[in-house]
Amino acid sequence: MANKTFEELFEELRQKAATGDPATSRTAELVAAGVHTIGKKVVEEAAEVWMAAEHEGAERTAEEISQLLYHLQVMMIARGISLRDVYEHL
Ligand SMILES: N=c1c2ncn([C@@H]3O[C@H](COP(=O)(O)OP(=O)(O)OP(=O)(O)O)[C@@H](O)[C@H]3O)c2ncn1[C@@H]1O[C@H](COP(=O)(O)O)[C@@H](O)[C@H]1O
Repeated sequence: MANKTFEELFEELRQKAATGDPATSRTAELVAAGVHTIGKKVVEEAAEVWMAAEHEGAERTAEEISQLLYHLQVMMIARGISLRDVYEHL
């Protein structure tokens, strides 16, 4: 799996959402499906983070966290929310 920062992933996903093909890009597919579909994935991945943290090792938990962060970024893009919009609340 490629190593990238949170910011680099967001920029990649923003471009995928704008120009990607839903047939080959998961991001373009999710954004086309909409907030309801993305929201269900966010909840599913959050639950998987919880279960991994309680019952599995740190590596599995980190993997689930990466998937949750990915889906949160997809939700941000689908709603037109920037990284700065979120950082303002940190
Ligand atoms: N980081 C991710 C990433 N993390 C998670 N996922 C998606 O989330 C899924 C993991 O969730 P699940 O385990 O629930 O998988 P699933 O059961 O197949 O999901 P469903 O289709 O059933 O909803 C993976 O199969 C991927 O589809 C990701 N998809 C893409 N990326 C990165 O996003 C970038 C753009 O990807 P594309 O838009 O696909 O080109 C690339 O750098 C990718 O590495």
